[in-house]
Amino acid sequence: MFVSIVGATGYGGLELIRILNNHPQFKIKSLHTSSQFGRSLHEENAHLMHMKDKLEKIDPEAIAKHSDIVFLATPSGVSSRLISEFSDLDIKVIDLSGDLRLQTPGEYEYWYKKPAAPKPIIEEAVYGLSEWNAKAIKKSNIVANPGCYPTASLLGLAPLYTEGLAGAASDVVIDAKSGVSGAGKSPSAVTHFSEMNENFKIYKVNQHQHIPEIEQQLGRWSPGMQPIQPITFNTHLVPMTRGIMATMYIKVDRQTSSEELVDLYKTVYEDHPFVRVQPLAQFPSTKQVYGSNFCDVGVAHDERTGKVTVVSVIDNLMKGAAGQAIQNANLLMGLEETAGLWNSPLYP
Ligand SMILES: NC(=O)C1=CN([C@@H]2O[C@H](COP(=O)(O)OP(=O)(O)OC[C@H]3O[C@@H](n4cnc5c(N)ncnc54)[C@H](OP(=O)(O)O)[C@@H]3O)[C@@H](O)[C@H]2O)C=CC1
Ligand SMILES: CC(=O)N[C@@H](CCC(=O)OP(=O)(O)O)C(=O)O
Repeated sequence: MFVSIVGATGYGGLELIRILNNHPQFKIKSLHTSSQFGRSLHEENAHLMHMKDKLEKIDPEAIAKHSDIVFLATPSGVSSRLISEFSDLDIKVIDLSGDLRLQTPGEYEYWYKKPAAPKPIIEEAVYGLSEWNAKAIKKSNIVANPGCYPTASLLGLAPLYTEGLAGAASDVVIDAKSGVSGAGKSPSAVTHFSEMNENFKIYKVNQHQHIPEIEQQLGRWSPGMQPIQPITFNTHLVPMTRGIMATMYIKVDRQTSSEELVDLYKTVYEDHPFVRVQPLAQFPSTKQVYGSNFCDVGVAHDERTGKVTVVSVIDNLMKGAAGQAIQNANLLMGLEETAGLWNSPLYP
């Protein structure tokens, strides 16, 4: 099966290439750029010196003729324009940006400050949280790959909602931290070395574009699919390259215990190999998932406050972007969900 990547020169695109180079079924057919066509991929990417591929222009018709799947690893605002050109063609699309995730165009325009994609395409796109939406993903033509922070947060919170411990009225606080590769390849005043090194920054306070994405999915899990009470969600930059940790606090609707919660999480995720639930009183760190598609989750109940603490970690470029995109591609094409992704994390 053949695949193409638009935005192949960015961090998400390069991570797709890394996975695809070891995938048993998918072969890279073409790599596309908006600014570097004709150049070789390795010219600016010495780690791919062994690859001979040339970067090509973005020509949706040509891509659809030779590939089964196209990954759009492009910034938000780009996919919303490109998607119309691909949607009438015979090719499956997996979009890594936020452009197709929010079901209400007005909400996208409010949070992303850009024009939304056409409504029929947004309605057709399936939210690609692989563990929770596999049935719909398998039948879809367009997958909206979840954001990095929503992936960590939602996989951590899901069992509380689906098992009835939390619902539309629950008060949720998510304190999230990310490595700098989450901001993409372009250098900026916020992310360059002397700003980031030995520093810890909060950013987009109460304004992060992932707030509506998390609320939308929690609403789908709450009884009667009611809109949920607004969440508190804040993000921090940490001086490391990869990794996200979401630490979440939620008051649950009934008496429980840490033992019960760990058992419940283990049961919910027992058939989902990429979600690993920590034993009682153990909590994950980002390094234990580095370079892998795992999401590791620890959970505890605080008897004093009645609140549950959930800690969820992922590699933002893997489970938070390219890894989950390949997991969704596997589902789309009827392959083993883990194909090409069953590598252990890089350690130490
Ligand atoms: N980094 C992360 O951890 C995560 C990223 N995402 C999302 O994935 C997408 C890609 O992110 P990331 O790889 O980090 O970003 P980068 O900035 O590293 O790369 C984006 C790529 O898009 C291409 N591009 C830029 N403008 C255009 C355009 N007008 N038309 C076509 N292509 C264009 C660029 O390549 P060129 O100039 O060669 O065309 C660039 O290499 C984004 O939407 C991001 O929000 C989602 C989850 C996690
Ligand atoms: C560290 C960092 O800057 N991270 C980015 C996440 C980018 C991303 O994943 O954006 P979309 O999901 O909206 O495509 C941010 O917080 O905006």
